[in-house]
Amino acid sequence: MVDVWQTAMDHAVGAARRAGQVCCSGALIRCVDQVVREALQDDRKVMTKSSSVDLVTQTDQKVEQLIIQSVKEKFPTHRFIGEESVAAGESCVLTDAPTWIIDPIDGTTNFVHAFPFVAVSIGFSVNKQVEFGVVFSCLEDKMFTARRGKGAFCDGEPLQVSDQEDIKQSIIATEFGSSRDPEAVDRIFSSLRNVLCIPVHGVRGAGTAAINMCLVASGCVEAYYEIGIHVWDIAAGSLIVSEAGGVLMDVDGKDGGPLDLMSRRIVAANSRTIAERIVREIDAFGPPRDDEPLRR
Ligand SMILES: O=P([O-])([O-])O[C@@H]1[C@@H](O)[C@H](O)[C@@H](O)[C@H](O)[C@@H]1O
Ligand SMILES: [Mg+2]
Ligand SMILES: [Mg+2]
Repeated sequence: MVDVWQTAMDHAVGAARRAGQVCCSGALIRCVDQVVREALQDDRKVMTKSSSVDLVTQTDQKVEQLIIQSVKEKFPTHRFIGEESVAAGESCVLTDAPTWIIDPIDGTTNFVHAFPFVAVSIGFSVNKQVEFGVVFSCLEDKMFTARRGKGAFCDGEPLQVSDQEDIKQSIIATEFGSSRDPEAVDRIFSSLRNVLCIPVHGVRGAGTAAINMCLVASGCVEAYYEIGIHVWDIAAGSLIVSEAGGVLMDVDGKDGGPLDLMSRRIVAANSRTIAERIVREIDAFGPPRDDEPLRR
């Protein structure tokens, strides 16, 4: 029997690699070549979305269209939730239909500043359940993949989360996000202070949710949490973490509650013990959901 989702996943890996090449050539040029940098003036034009620090470039838009077009040719009935299509007014509702959830450049701020962590993230859901996830960390040239029930891999090598159960011996990844609303910033800092003072060995952030989650899956950090992310930031990474043996949760109550891809909140950890401890330390505010019609 033809394994239809495997065919889709193979297509996603190819599309992510091609998309990554577009992103990387742009990012590397930004690092190394002043002359080409000036010639690419238009391509470097940085625009903003929900706030003055929520950045988007023509490369984000171009890469998303490239992925969507290539998928449409092969899977004409499938649906899409793409970061830049949603920014342009498309709906952001997860249905039971096969749906490609795309973040064309996760880490646009890094991309704009040539901070060397940028990923293409493609998740694929059916019946609202992620079937496969592909994260291409293009400047590191690492392809992270996971298929539900079949494990997580980096360049074909199996991934396993860290076995550290003591949060005091752990590194936790998080981000500050793109809201500069003073009240939201205070809440983010108060959570960060609580986590830091547990105390943990350290707090890190790669500047991309997808790569932070791949770091959890690879056992380099014990957990990643963030409030304010979107479904396209976490769809692929969430499966990569769970297939590497990790746990995912929301930030409600004492046990976090099940991960809700649309809630804009996530804790992804190597173990339930560490995830629940983070949930207890952080301030669980709720930004407008991704599927909230009046979000924008
Ligand atoms: O906008 P973008 O670069 O695709 O994605 C961004 C991230 O992954 C970043 O780590 C996170 O803090 C932001 O909230 C944002 O979602
Ligand atoms: Mg993103
Ligand atoms: Mg993005």
